[in-house]
Amino acid sequence: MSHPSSHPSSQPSSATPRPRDFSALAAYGWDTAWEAAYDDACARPATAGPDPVPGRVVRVDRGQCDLVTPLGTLRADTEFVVPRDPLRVVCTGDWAVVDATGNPPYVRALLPRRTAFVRSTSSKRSEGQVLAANVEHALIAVSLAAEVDLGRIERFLSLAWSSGAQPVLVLTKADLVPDETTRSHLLADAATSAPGVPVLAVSAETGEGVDELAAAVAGGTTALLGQSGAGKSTLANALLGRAAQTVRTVRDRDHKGRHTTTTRNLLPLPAERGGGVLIDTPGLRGVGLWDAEDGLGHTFAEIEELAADCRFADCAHVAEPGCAVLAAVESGTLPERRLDSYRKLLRENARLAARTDARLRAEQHREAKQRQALGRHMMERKRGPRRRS
Ligand SMILES: Nc1nc2c(ncn2[C@@H]2O[C@H](COP(=O)(O)OP(=O)(O)OP(=O)(O)O)[C@@H](O)[C@H]2O)c(=O)[nH]1
Ligand SMILES: [Zn+2]
Repeated sequence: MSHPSSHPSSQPSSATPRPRDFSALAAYGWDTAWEAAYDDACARPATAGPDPVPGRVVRVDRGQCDLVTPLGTLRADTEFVVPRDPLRVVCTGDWAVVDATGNPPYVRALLPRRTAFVRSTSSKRSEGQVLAANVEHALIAVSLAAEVDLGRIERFLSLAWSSGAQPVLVLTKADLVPDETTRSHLLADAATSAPGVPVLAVSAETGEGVDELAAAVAGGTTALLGQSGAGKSTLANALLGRAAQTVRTVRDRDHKGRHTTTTRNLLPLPAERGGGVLIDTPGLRGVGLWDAEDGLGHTFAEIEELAADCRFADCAHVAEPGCAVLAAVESGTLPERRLDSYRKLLRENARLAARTDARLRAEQHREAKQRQALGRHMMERKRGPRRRS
């Protein structure tokens, strides 16, 4: 009676500890801080259990996700961690504690996020949807093939800043602007609209600027943002050094490249260029309106700085006396376009917030009416039906 494997109680989980080797995760952004967070999570009673492994989410499906783990890629159930709060739903880029012994394996807990791209209908008061987590660099691709829309750049920048990631502005298809003077003007305009942001001109066609871009995003996790046709897939290929994202050019009416997205949304970058991870999810690509209010302060850093010198603390920089912002426009140090764009994005955000508020008020009103109706009903039951007279 000494066959150990035939008796469950003779096989405590601690007798077969999994060798602790997480080196396979280094290419996916694992570091000592994640390791500490992982150990913390494993020690918590709510998430404690036998044989956990850390993993990074490379793709999500309904109720399931694919993770890279020291044991290879696993498909795991996410039901266990799916809470009511949509902001806590598992998303690409998340680090997780995985129970690999389960059949199927399942995600036991998510490690606290460092950054998150959240799509919300408005401010934090309403529900949002997380599109990507733990992104260090937000690569904003803007095509030089068309007229550069600085307002759009500022919008993308605000979204990027509000996620907590550092934006990197990439002017793509630089080969289409061979004229040096034109190009340096475009670069200067973009730089004026992007304080605190590296601005690079890149051509995937000639390879110009690709090494600089690789250096700018090395080591961290990078997400790709930008309009359709901006050259994101092509940039991804250039960074990956292989055709991981298949770009197919098809003839269609507007001659736009059509992409077929690979199943994995999170890919390690070549180690010889400094490594890093690339996140390219369809949801992030087609950014709509998000709550970018937190990001506006960064995007228009020089305006917020000037505003500190306005006479009135609540100065709207419209016609107030002693307005430092208007004075800067007057003297030519602040382009008027910047102030207009700032106002426009502020208004847009305020409208979104108001719409959310209206919806919340309507919900509260409905709930109050339901409570009233219930109260009346209970009262009538106590008193008996009201007599008609
Ligand atoms: N001349 C030139 N063309 C480029 C360059 N990079 C991309 N293109 C072309 O631009 C078109 C769009 O590129 P994509 O990489 O598919 O753009 P995308 O941003 O991924 O587009 P979506 O998948 O729709 O979001 C394709 O026809 C590319 O061949 C470049 O550096 N130079
Ligand atoms: Zn002012």
